[in-house]
Amino acid sequence: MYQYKCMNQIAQFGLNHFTKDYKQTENMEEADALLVRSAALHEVEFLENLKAIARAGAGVNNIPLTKCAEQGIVVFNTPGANANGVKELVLAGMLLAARDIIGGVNWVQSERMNEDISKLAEKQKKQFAGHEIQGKKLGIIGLGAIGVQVANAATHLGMEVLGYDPYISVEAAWNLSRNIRHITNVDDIYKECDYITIHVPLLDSTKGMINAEAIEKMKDGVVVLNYARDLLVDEKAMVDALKKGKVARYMTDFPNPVTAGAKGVIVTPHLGASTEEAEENCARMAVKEVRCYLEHGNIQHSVNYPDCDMGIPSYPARVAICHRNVKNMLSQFTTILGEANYNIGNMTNKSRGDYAYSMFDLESAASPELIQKLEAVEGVLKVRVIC
Ligand SMILES: NC(=O)c1ccc[n+]([C@@H]2O[C@H](COP(=O)([O-])OP(=O)(O)OC[C@H]3O[C@@H](n4cnc5c(N)ncnc54)[C@H](O)[C@@H]3O)[C@@H](O)[C@H]2O)c1
Ligand SMILES: O=C(O)CC[C@@H](O)C(=O)O
Repeated sequence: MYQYKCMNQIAQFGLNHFTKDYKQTENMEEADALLVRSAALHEVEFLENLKAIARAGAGVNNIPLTKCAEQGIVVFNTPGANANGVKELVLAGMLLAARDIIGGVNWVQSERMNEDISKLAEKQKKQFAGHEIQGKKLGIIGLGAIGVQVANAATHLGMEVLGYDPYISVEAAWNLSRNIRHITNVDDIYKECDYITIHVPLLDSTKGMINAEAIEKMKDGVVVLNYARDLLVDEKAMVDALKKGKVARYMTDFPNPVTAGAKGVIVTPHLGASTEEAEENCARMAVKEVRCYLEHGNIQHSVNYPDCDMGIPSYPARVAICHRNVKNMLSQFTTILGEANYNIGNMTNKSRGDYAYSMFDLESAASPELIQKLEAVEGVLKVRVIC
């Protein structure tokens, strides 16, 4: 029996993909896996039994990835599973910025008791008028799962789209419409675009990337959209730029004391992934990843360990080892196995940055003594007997 703990509400549709061999627990000590959305896990103490954390979503800045790797806890996310939900909100954001739709709706609400509201509306509506997005230039920073979908959809709305992503994946490049102009210097986006939207992960290298200097390079009256993470933007500089009229609107999905109520800012309460479809997609993918790892030792869509797949176990035993990516680990493991008289039927070793993962299919059951010897190797972080 495996046990999992939900650190946020996770769509039941996804949880239904756990079999009867799984039980939900509230007790951290019992949990083999955690399922999480945006809950911050940086201060959470992870206990010995914990093997996996699945983020039902894309951003993993709420999870201490290195601390998890050091404890042999594999962290997963669900790439692309909520991208369409975010894309639709970004499109809504551009349309809400193009005309003062929210101002107009609020005006109607405030005049709702006025008998002459229809006549008055015809006089007043000019204050809420705006422009069309067709024919405008949209700059997209980050062409991953979301950026690509926004780019392709915007071309269908008649926008001219410029895309910047120095690390674009082959898959994303394949999915990108040929109508997108490929930009290699982000300054060209700042200089040319009427709308700029950012879709990069929050990392040390991206934190504050939209700062006063970047804003200064932008066109007067630009609309900036941030449905990625608030810390990507220096929001004090953004509010200053709104006050000066340099930026026409800042559309963001992240309310905080700087953005909430600031003039020219339209804030949604982190709604990007809050659609039934996105929540279900993310939950289902997260459950699948956890099951695959707990039941077979296979890793798919990890963000702190390498992906690794040896299929469904077909030997009497499978042993999986999370370890540091340092010299000589594999030879130490095979020596221990050989000296203990184990024949290896199949094996794999993959690395990612400072961490690595090895799996061995053995022709006889793994004894507790064998596991102790493997655990004692310097650099080993966790050893699991899968079967
Ligand atoms: N508002 C929401 O509810 C919501 C929902 C999903 C994702 N997000 C946020 O959006 C981010 C992007 O999501 P995604 O699914 O598209 O992720 P993704 O990993 O598919 O794409 C991110 C892209 O950013 C690119 N990138 C990284 N650094 C860059 C840089 N300095 N300049 C330009 N490009 C850079 C990467 O190469 C990658 O292609 C997530 O990390 C998350 O923070 C928010
Ligand atoms: O779970 C959510 O509601 C938000 C998810 C989103 O921020 C993400 O990074 O995928």
